[in-house]
Amino acid sequence: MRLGLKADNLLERVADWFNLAPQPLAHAFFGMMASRTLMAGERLGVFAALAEGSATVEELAARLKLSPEGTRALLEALEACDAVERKKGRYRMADRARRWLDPRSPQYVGGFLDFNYTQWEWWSHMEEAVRTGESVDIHRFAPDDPRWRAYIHAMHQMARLSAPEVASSIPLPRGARHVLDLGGAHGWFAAELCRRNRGVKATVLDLEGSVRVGRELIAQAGLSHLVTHQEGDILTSELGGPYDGVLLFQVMHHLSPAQNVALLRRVRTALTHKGTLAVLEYLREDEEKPQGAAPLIGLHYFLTSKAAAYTPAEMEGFLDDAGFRIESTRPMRHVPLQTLVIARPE
Ligand SMILES: C[S@@+](CC[C@H](N)C(=O)[O-])C[C@H]1O[C@@H](n2cnc3c(N)ncnc32)[C@H](O)[C@@H]1O
Repeated sequence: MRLGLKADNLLERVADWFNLAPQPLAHAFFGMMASRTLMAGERLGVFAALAEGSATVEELAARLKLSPEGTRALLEALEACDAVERKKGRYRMADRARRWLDPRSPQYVGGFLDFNYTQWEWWSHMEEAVRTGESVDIHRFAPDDPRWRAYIHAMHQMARLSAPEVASSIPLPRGARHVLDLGGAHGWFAAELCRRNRGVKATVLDLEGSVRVGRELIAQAGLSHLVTHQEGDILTSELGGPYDGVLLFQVMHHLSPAQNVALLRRVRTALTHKGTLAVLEYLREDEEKPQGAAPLIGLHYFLTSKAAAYTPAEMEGFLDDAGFRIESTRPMRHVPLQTLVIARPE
């Protein structure tokens, strides 16, 4: 997937062709404005209000206790971002945006937009991180830091989108009973796997700040009989076992290559000999030919964990060093750039 400006007409296409428009400025300026406009739409309650019905600028401003001038400017900007539409002076949520921005939708991702305020602050440390090589280290926050809640709710909303596709692509061995979800946070993937495989229960092992929120989400969904949360550092805690399956979803990009191999070796000894290891990761393209937006995600991982988005070859190397054989590698449709790797002990 690529970032960029979309030309509206022939003149703009020609300008783009001949490199007449300053693309770096467009990325920096419009990228920032689109991001913050959508965040404001979420945080100020515009999406939640419009999900219930259309409104004029004045009605919406009065309802949300906002200034009419600011509300008008924000709504026009949200229209430019394809989030809202205007008809005869009334604003409504755009049809295509409704499934993502209506809080009642099962695909609602407004929590992720809100989490962007936290990520915005992290990104303000980018230059310092690149200069010093030190990351923000988001997993070292105290367990009661409110950023954990924003983070894990956002991950949960993303997981809801892809969990059915991911869980249906994981082949557990016959008679499987117990799965370990390392860094499983909200436990949503593990819960979906248990729901699809009768008799299977899961343990999520994660840091305390994450577990506090994850345990709450699983209890609210009435799934505590399937998924149990346990506090611990996956790099140092006893993993227990033997397990029929281990999930390692969006965790390897927070770890260095050496940490990944060491963890995978311990996972191998915690799995039964026919056990399934499932890894879900943003895998970037070959390092020599970086394409699309994946390197931006790599930079995000460097900023937040001093780690990286790994290539398929690097992933294969980690698994091979730890004694795993890759059985399948499959891109997931519901979240761009995510790949599910299924591996078994050699
Ligand atoms: C990006 S989230 C992924 C959550 C979930 N697996 C998913 O795919 O939606 C990374 C998770 O790994 C956890 N994590 C990172 N480092 C960890 C460590 N050393 N020990 C335990 N959990 C860790 C974080 O707390 C967080 O819950």
